[in-house]
Amino acid sequence: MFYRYVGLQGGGLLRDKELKMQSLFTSQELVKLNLPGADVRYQEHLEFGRSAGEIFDDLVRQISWKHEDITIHGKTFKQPRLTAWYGDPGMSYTYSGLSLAPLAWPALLLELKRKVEEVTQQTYNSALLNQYRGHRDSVGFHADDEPELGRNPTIASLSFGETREFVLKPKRGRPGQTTRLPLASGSLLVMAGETQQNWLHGVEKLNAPCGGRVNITFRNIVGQRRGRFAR
Ligand SMILES: O=C(O)CCC(=O)C(=O)O
Ligand SMILES: [Fe+2]
Repeated sequence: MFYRYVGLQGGGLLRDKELKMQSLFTSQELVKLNLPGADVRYQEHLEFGRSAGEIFDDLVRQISWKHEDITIHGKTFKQPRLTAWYGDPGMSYTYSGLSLAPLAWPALLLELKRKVEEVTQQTYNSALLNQYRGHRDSVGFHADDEPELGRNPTIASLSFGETREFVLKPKRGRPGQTTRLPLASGSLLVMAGETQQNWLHGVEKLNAPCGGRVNITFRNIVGQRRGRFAR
């Protein structure tokens, strides 16, 4: 697989509002972002043989969406989004006091998984799906560093529907390094290497109304958990 490394002049890659000015991401191949201590790659368009809008509609209709409670520091909340967990048998996943047994893969997810496996040259045994119903839905800053993912996991993320900004923030470092990457409908983002050790990511609430978005993160469960993690 061929990867192109992109570094922008001035050392400022996709920092905050600058991002919208960049027209870097018209790419049909994975492009590596210039983030220290991270391996994050982005491809704006994957060819699925049908439109991303059609796939979005199918995902909203066909996935068994749940509005789960999570418990953080002893308090219980509804998650600000809908979720679903799919995977090979036995691939349970636990975070924020929520333990998820996987649903069996439907044809739609197998089709998307095959495509992502082809592009990233890796296989995945599970997927977490998030549906952001509108501008008030979000995911707080977190790292996907649950022990069942193992050290330095590769996580492949597909987005459909409304473009929302994926915000990357260094765990240690200056706020000026915060990077905003709008994830287009039909795009692929891959986080690998030490990304989860050194960076947090999230999708923030917005002030202005927007359409719905579905995100699918394909993952590999490799071990058993030993602790409790909040998100
Ligand atoms: O919606 C996204 O792009 C990110 C979702 C995410 O970070 C997660 O599910 O762990
Ligand atoms: Fe995540």
